[in-house]
Amino acid sequence: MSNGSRYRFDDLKAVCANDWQAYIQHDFVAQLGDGTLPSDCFQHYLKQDYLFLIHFARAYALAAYKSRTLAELRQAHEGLKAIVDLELGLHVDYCRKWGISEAELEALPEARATMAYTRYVLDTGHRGDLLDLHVALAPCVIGYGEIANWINRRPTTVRGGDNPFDAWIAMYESDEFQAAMAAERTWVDARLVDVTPARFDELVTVFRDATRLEIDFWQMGLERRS
Ligand SMILES: Cc1ncc(C[n+]2csc(CCO)c2C)c(N)n1
Repeated sequence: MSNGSRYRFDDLKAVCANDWQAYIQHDFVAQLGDGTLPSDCFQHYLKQDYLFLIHFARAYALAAYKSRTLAELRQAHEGLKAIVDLELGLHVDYCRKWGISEAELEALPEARATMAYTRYVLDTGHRGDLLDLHVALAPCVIGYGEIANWINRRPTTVRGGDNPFDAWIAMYESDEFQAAMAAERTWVDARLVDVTPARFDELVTVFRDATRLEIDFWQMGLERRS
């Protein structure tokens, strides 16, 4: 793209199209949609996702620290509140339904893929600005909404009581979640409008790295890797 171009979130996806597709259409996701994912793979994923969410909450706290305006501070605060007051509680309840107690969650050893991804996001936020941090978070926030929509478009997907993972899909297809995804996309779109090509290239690196780390997170679940 030439100088003076107005970049958008979709340009990040387009430049990283292969990695993005490998993330959204990962075997873990396909098997989850088909209801054929081995339950121990899903349980391993759920446990590591608890640790992921805790670090993700810290990333919103870092976004608060990196804020320059009241609007940015409020946005970070809302994200932190959503995870700490709502999503982590739901996650603990959901884990219990899968036979994973809160005590087990609290004592979990962290898998390397969890460490790599979460610390990458935090480091990117520390050394960069709020846009770097949001681009590092975008595969998570925007990707999971796309994943739910991709699952719903597949002919082999099973919904309802015959799919043990139906509640997981329902969470990410929900209007509330899709609205959060759209809001994040709008925020990133607005910030990308006036970045230079050199800055865009830096952000592409962050987006690609984070997308690859999401792929590794799925693979960790599939291989039950520690
Ligand atoms: C590895 C991994 N990546 C993304 C998500 C999805 N997710 C986690 S927090 C959040 C933002 C909403 O507050 C979203 C979409 C996940 N659960 N685990």
